[in-house]
Amino acid sequence: MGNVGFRIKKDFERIDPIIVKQFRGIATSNIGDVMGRLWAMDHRIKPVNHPGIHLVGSAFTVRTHPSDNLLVHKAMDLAQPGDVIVIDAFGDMGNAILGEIMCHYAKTKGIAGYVVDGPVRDLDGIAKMGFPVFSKGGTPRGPYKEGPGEINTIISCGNVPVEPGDLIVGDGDGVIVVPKAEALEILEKAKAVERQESEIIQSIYNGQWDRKWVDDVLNKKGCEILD
Ligand SMILES: O=C([O-])CC(=O)C(=O)O
Ligand SMILES: [Mg+2]
Repeated sequence: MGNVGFRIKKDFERIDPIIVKQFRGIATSNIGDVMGRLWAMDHRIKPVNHPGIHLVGSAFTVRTHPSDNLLVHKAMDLAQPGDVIVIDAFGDMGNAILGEIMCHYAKTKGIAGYVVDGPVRDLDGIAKMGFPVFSKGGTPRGPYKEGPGEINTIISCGNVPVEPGDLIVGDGDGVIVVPKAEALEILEKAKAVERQESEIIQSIYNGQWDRKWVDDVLNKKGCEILD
């Protein structure tokens, strides 16, 4: 891998699909909370189609020149079913990095979805597809197809580092990255948070939610409470 800035690594190690599958349905907020609240992408990267969409898969990374998608077209041919194509376009909003044709092709290949640090286009067409696309927004201005770029090197997407094979989870809140070496540990912790949160919600409706901790913190911090 000598040609820094214009190079392709075809494959990488993926997380066990049994672990990946178990992240489906777990809220990104709960996953983020068990990782120090530090692994969520920039809030502007949001689902462009429908807010109920849930994206889970292994990161297939692309770094591209902000106005170009040659390497994204190559990524679609190399990615495996279940991969999420995660694209570092430097957050630049000048040119769309992909559009509906690329979504139809990715869908037929079993690719799980796209995450783009930049804009996409053909939003109306993509909205009808039910194929998960997360981006910073849309523009009709199209991409060039010249390069340069890199496939499957470490990238930054929405201010978070992403390595090929890291776990990507996306929902209405945005996108979270789970480092692949810690995926099983994070899964167990996030499941525990899901259980705790549903217990809290149940206790609210039972009238039994213990609110004592609020006053405990206020007292500890020295807050003055006036009548
Ligand atoms: O021109 C492109 O490469 C992107 C695009 O609009 C599409 O995929 O429909
Ligand atoms: Mg198009």
